[in-house]
Amino acid sequence: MQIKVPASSANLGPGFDSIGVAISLYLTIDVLEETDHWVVDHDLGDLPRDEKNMIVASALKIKPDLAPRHLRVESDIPLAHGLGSSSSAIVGGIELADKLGGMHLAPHEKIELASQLEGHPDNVAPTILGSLVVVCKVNGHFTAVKAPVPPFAMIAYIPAYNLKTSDARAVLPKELSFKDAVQASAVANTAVAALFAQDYEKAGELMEADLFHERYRSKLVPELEIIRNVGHSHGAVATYLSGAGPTVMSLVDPQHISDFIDAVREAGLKDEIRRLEVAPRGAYWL
Ligand SMILES: Nc1ncnc2c1ncn2[C@@H]1O[C@H](COP(=O)(O)OP(=O)(O)OP(=O)(O)O)[C@@H](O)[C@H]1O
Ligand SMILES: N[C@@H](CCO)C(=O)O
Repeated sequence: MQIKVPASSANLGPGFDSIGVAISLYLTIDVLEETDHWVVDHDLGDLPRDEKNMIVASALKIKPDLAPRHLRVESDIPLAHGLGSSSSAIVGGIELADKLGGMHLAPHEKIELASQLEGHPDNVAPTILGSLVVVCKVNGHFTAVKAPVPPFAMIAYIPAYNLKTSDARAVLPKELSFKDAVQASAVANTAVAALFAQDYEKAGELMEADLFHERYRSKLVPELEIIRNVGHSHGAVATYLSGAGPTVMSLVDPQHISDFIDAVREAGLKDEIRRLEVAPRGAYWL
């Protein structure tokens, strides 16, 4: 048995903590034989290989009596790079608990549990549902709505340095004034309306007009402004900080991908560039 869990890219500009999109990088968990203690084989550096591994720890938080297994984990999601690796690990754990523990969780229950473990729902909701998702918590419950899939390539510029989510959240202000909060939400609301109307010219402009987080984080990720400027003249409809960064994501018209990537290189940016797509399907079993 195998679980495939997509990565995710959160925020899309002004959708801070409330919009995310599943993308075509995967965490793959092979569920092998029952054992007397949890064993996690992987090639992901220092991550734990026992029940402290985030996948297993997440499963045990929601199903403490789950029988131990041997797991083999592979992942092409870079850690601490704003591509939702922790959310994918948590969702993988929830899938384990759900299937092996016979829980029969509905998607909204998985979102609720995963959001509690992750702290915010914008990565876990698309990782569970697939595609582009807008999500919020009201009266203790999460409501998630899937948006149309934008018809663009997702081009990820992945800087070599790590940026922990906790460090990228530490630079955010503790409070926004009422006036600033109203303006920031107005931008976000109109961006969401444009995404649902599939008016990507307006959506792109508004995705680049975030007032919640990017202006505070851009000093941590100087590549954001450089790539955004390149995108304006080389076929990107929008460029934003993916999750907490440092990955910078651009939505690019498929016919302009090579031109866009060449221009990013000409701007002197030498780190990894991945051509990704929206993953239409959330976590699933094979
Ligand atoms: N496959 C995995 N197995 C176990 N733990 C993992 C796995 N993937 C990620 N993690 C844990 O998640 C941590 C990274 O979480 P962090 O929130 O800093 O970054 P991210 O989820 O990659 O980025 P973002 O939330 O900005 O999209 C890793 O240091 C590790 O502890
Ligand atoms: N919305 C979150 C995503 C990272 O987990 C942030 O930007 O901090």
